[in-house]
Order: sequence, then C-alpha cells, then structure tokens
Amino acid sequence: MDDRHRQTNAGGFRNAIRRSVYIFFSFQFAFYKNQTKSAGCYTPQPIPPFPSNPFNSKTMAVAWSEKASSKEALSLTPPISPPVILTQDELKKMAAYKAVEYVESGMVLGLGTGSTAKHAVDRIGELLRQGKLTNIIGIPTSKQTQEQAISLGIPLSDLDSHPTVDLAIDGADEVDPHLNLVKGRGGSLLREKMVEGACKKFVCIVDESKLVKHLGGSGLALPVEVVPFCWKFTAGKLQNLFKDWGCAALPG
Ligand SMILES: O=C(CO)[C@H](O)[C@H](O)COP(=O)(O)O
Repeated sequence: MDDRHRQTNAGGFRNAIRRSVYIFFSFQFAFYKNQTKSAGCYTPQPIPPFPSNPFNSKTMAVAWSEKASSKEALSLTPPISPPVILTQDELKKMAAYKAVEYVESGMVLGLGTGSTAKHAVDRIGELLRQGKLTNIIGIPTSKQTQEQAISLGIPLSDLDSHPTVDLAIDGADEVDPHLNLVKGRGGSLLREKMVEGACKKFVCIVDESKLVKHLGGSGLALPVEVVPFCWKFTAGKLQNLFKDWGCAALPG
C-alpha cells in the first residue's frame, strides 16, 4: 500500500519516540549566528554533558549541542575570514553528516525521508563507495529514499528480514523543549513509525526552524495517519477530537 494516503498521528508517533528515541539535536542556526558574529576568533569549547534524559529507556540518550559549543559538536573547522554564509540546506547537510558519524560498518540502518535525511543517505552512500563503511544494510522509510539508496548502491532490506534496526537517521517537523517530535509531514509516517520504532538508536536531525514551544506550535497542519478501512469513521473521530475544547473541524 502507498504511504501517501495515510497521514500521520503525531501523538502516536510521539509515544513511539518516547519509547525508542536516540536524538541528535543540532542547533544549526545557532551555529550560523555565532559564526557570523565571531568570525576569525573561534575558540573550541568542550561539548557539554548530555542533559538528563527526558525519556525512560536504556536505549536512549540525547546528544545535546548547546549554542556556545555547537561548532565543536558539529566538528567544524574554525571559520576563515571573511565568514562564509551558509544556506539552510548547507546547515542541514552539516548536521546530517554529523549524524552519519554514528554509523558503523555492519549496521542495519533506518534511512529517513526528507530534505535533511537525504543528505545523510547521500553521505552513507559516499562512505560505502570510499570503502570507509562496509556491510551496511539500509531499510528505507519511503519509496523516494528507496530510490535514492538504490542509486547510491546502498544494499537494502526490510523489517521482515531485519526486525532489529541498529540505528535510524531522520529529520522531523517540530521539536518541543522536551524533545517530543512531530514527524510525517513529508508523508512517510507509517514507514517511519515502523522503522524508527524498531531501532535501537534514533538520531533525529533538525534545524532551528523546527523548534517549537509546544507541539503544533509551528501553526502548520499536524500530520494524521488514516488507513483506508472505514476512513469516514476515523474522519468523524478526528472531527470530534477537540470538540470539548471548543474547536470546530473545518469541512475538508
Ligand atoms: O517526517 C518526515 C517525512 O515524513 C521528515 O523527516 C520531515 O518532514 C522533515 O523533513 P525535512 O528534513 O525536509 O524538513
């Protein structure tokens, strides 16, 4: 079945994330601002200790990149003068490359979907080609990632053959201060939930534009997953979901 007709359920995914997430959280735009201000006077700073883990799982940890030390966390070399102004896509790429540092030969990898995850998949393909990574098996979270991985020569499999995923790397749509996520606006939530729910570690790459005070804070539509079976029944449930709070569903 095509994932596109299913939208995502932020709450469900958030719960899945709570159970099994390993997040790499990178303040890319914080770095951008710092770099611009302090061009030519970069002082390496130690990466701060991980903050207390907001989730309850031995498989989870949080790699936290504070603004002041995000240069170090992203393994950047000191900026040369004049400062290079990086685009959002270049910053996404830097964070994605950092995430791929968690990949080791022999791993079964969940391959995420979206403009950020795409950079990670590219990088994995590059490292395989260079022989720096070997025996990688990728499990793509969408058809488009599958096609990208095939074009890069990344060996692929699925959860039937590899029910345990060592590491998954993916982007997100929103991140709240407790590191709860909204995912799936790219339309791949079903596979993402399956693959990332099966992984031992989840490295999630976001830029500052994804940070919100509370989920839904971006003001963009929350992805909701609906299976074709009795979809009108589900639509009715959704319409009534927030009725008690005085919210009326708009006719769709
Ligand atoms: O959840 C997703 C796909 O379903 C993506 O990870 C999310 O939409 C972020 O995408 P991008 O990196 O392009 O901002």
